[in-house]
Amino acid sequence: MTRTMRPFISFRRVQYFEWKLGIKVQSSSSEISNREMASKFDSDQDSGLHEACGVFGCVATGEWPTQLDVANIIQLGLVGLQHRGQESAGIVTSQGDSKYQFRTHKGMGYVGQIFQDEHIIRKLKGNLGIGHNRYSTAGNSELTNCQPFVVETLHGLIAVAHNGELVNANSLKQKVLKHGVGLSTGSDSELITQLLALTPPDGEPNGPDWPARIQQLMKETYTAYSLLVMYKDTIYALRDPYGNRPMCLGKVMSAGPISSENKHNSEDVDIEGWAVSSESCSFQAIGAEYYREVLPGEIVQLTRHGVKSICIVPRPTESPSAFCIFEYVYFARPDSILEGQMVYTVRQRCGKQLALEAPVEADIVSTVPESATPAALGFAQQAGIPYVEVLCKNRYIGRTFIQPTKRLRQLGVAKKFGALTENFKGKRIVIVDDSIVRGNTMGPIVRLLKSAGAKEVHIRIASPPIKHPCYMGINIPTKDELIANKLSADKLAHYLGANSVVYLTVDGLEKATKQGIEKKSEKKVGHCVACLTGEYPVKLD
Ligand SMILES: O=P(O)(O)OC[C@H]1O[C@H](OP(=O)(O)OP(=O)(O)O)[C@H](O)[C@@H]1O
Ligand SMILES: NC(=O)CC[C@H](N)C(=O)O
Ligand code: SF4
Ligand SMILES: [Mg+2]
Repeated sequence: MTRTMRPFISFRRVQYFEWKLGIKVQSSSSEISNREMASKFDSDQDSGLHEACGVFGCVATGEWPTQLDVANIIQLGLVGLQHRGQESAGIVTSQGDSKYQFRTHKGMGYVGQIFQDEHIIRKLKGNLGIGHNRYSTAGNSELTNCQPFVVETLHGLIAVAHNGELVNANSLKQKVLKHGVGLSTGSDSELITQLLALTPPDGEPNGPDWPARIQQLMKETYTAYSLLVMYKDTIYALRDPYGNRPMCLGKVMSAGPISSENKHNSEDVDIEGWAVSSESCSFQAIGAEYYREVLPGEIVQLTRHGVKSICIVPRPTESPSAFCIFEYVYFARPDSILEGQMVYTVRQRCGKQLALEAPVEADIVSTVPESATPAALGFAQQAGIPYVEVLCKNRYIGRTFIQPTKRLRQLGVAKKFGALTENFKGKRIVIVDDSIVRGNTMGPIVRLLKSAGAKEVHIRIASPPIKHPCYMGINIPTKDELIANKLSADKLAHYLGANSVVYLTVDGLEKATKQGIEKKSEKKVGHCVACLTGEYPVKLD
């Protein structure tokens, strides 16, 4: 995916915005201004939605010190999750011995850049650890807000890695401040860390009860978070009761020869460690096998003895779970398994459903590379129209901070794409994209295809119009910047110079998503579709 090619942008984006307006923004106003500034800048030249952070943890099993290269595994795991956040990354490891010291390295940029020196990984040597890739939603994109957060509690250090955004951050912030705890960043992840560090009102006569503290946190804030908490020799992995953000477990397998005899004796015999990740795609890169998903509201404990489910914290009412449907549409890597099904397959089904809902007479079906390709293939299969590539994507294009010249702006050139002219000249094209956000991508593409000889261009979007902001950890532009709030599908077709535009319906998307879910008959399995319908899974702060 070319999303992995994005440069880390937000901090520079803020600087750019300051420069553009000739102002200096105080970093103390960061929590609110970060999102606003980001969207202001984004509206100029950005496209798509922004990802949601990635967390990754690993514990070596058996006797410690381990031979397993835990720090390396976490680094590779984070590389596998790079598409979820490219602003900064960090790893915290521990030997898990009686000293319980943490080793930390964090930095701005891509995982590969931050951990490129071998001595950094050597310094991080440990038996367990957690890591994080960040795309900021609360708090500036700067080193102080990089995760994992580490704080000293009454009982020693804890490290926390967070994917999501707390819907009731303001009231939680008041609670922490009332306890006399000072916050040093605008990050809601620091807030979580400080809430966990608070000693419960009734005290803890037998030492810290971390599962109880986590359960308390989950009752105070229902969404949105998938969290890793490391304390001493243990990692706690949990998803919020609505299961808004993903998380799954993997077995780190032995690299040595696997004797079939051993395999029969015990299924755990070849396991060298346990891993936990935002997405299963990162398991393949570290020699781990997908084990299972962490359930909504579940707290899982990972130690050298294995994984153990501690409890499942229920949702407040009988409300269904609210896993982010856009993980299927765009965020997750297509080879990841979510709710028991491969993301690629769901995208294909969305394309098929779209072909049923919005058929059109055409000669070829094609994709806007890369995320839309499975949906385009699905559309082509269902419609019985050949799938042909019409665009070549420049995989090295990043966002430029230099405005194009007036001439180039007026031409509206499709900077990211080149036309595979011989594949489509004189033909009627159905061009499938997974989503339209600001509409910046599609306009230049239609112009490019038409000017290169396409007879007709019909746009089909494998998700419904995005009309509302997200408060659960995704940077969606303001309502004004979402093209679906400005133009109906027909007007959009006219504006883009296309022959037609049709979006997938919300029902169609939900149908395509639910079809492959294990236990799909269970009423409680639901999805967040708030950015499409405006109906949020919980009351917002
Ligand atoms: O309407 P817009 O605001 O222009 O955004 C929509 C586009 O952004 C995303 O693609 P992206 O450029 O992130 O690349 P990818 O498809 O290769 O992941 C998405 O897949 C759409 O193509
Ligand atoms: N995208 C995310 O999940 C961000 C996590 C957290 N809210 C932060 O800004 O650091
Ligand atoms: S509002 Fe949209 S992007 Fe945000 S969690 Fe819900 S489905 Fe996902
Ligand atoms: Mg795209």
